[in-house]
Amino acid sequence: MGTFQIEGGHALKGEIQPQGAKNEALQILCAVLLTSEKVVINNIPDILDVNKLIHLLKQLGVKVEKLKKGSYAFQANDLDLDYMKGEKFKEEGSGLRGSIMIVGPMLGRFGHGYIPRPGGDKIGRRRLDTHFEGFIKLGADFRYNKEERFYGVEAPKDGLKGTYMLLEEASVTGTANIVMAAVLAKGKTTIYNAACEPYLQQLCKMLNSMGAKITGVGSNLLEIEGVASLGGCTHTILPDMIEIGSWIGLAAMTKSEITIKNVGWEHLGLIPTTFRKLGINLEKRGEDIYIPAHENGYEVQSFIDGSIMSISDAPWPGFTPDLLSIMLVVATQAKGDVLIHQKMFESRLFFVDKLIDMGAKIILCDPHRATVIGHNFESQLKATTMVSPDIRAGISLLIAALSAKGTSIIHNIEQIDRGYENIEERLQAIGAKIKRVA
Ligand SMILES: CC(=O)N[C@H]1[C@@H](OP(=O)(O)OP(=O)(O)OC[C@H]2O[C@@H](n3ccc(=O)[nH]c3=O)[C@H](O)[C@@H]2O)O[C@H](CO)[C@@H](O)[C@@H]1O
Ligand SMILES: C=C(OP(=O)(O)O)C(=O)O
Repeated sequence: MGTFQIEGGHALKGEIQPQGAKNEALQILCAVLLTSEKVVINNIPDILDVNKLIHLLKQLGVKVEKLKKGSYAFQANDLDLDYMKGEKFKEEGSGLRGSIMIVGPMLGRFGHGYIPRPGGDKIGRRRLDTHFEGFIKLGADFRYNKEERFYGVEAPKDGLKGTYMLLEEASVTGTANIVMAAVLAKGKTTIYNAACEPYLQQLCKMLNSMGAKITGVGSNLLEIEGVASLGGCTHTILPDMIEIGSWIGLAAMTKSEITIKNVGWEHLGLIPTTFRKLGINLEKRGEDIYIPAHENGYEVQSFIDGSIMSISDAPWPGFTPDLLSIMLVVATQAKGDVLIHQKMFESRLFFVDKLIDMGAKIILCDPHRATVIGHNFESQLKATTMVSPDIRAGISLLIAALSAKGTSIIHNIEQIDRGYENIEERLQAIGAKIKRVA
């Protein structure tokens, strides 16, 4: 179990470059399985989950060549299809959530695929029904091994057939999986209530550049005209909007002047607006976000009718659930009160007990809702020892520790390493006193 030691209470200053988006990378990497031709991907983040997925692709027989930092060439022209049925795939695949998106392209291209027991954050129930219902609609036969929680899908002899489907949930990985199967199905597939995060827009853009015929990209109604095969392409991953949001929160809470470089404003959706609701001042400077030092703190806005501010998640283009833990920690020092409502996940707010230990005023109303009574910097959080339960709680605790008085310890930082590249060095470069001690 890795550990960070953090000496808090220091303002940071400087520029930070966001890494490539984790959740986009996980989809894009799986899409290389759809063609026997070479695919070049740029801006791949060097993080635990992505490296585990690249390892899985290699085990499957994909040729992987590093071109330079963040750029790789992949070629899936000689795959070991039996690997997917073996023990190793079950074991290694269950180390991350992203491995569940191997099945869609394999089903589309080879007619069968398997899903290991999915990993990723333990943040509540994370059903896969949408994925399977989509595959079944395309004509696949679904098998589930209950003891081993191992799932398999098989296309009929004459291949998958395009159809109309209305998804029960706008599942992010579910939509990606179904799209990757449908691009090689016969005929037209219509997916309504499709997820439409920038991750998916990027996936569809990449697939179209490989020869797929997808329209409706960016909306919740995708139309896919199946093609017989796909070719190679070059794709560049967008900056990670969740990392960008994390750095905005970090800047505000530590009263730091930070510029986040090349953020890709047009893909940030409601993220800047939602931070502004907490009173955080951020400026668009070209493609950068400039956050001035909030010497006088930040004041929560109220709704037009004067009622208490609430921040909740919703499927895109709503506010992403992956930034709610960060909003919550930032709210602990705001002037004013905020209700944080995590609608999607049922176990993502439990980390607030650590913040309460540090002196934050939070009432956990139920597993989905927490009311935060802001300190307005009149009382600093106190350092403590904590364990990171999931990736976004982990980064939130790290932000809390950097703002707190004294030296904090955070254990289980592998959770943070899942999604944040080389975090201690990048934070040290802007003045943070953070050390990896185990
Ligand atoms: C690897 C990856 O890309 N992971 C992301 C992906 O996970 P993932 O694709 O696993 O998440 P899903 O979109 O399937 O669903 C997330 C949760 O939200 C619920 N749900 C989903 C859609 C909906 O319309 N209503 C609803 O309540 C689901 O029941 C589930 O509990 O999307 C999540 C939701 O943005 C993010 O937190 C994860 O970071
Ligand atoms: C929940 C997340 O990741 P994963 O789906 O990989 O567990 C996240 O990135 O916030």
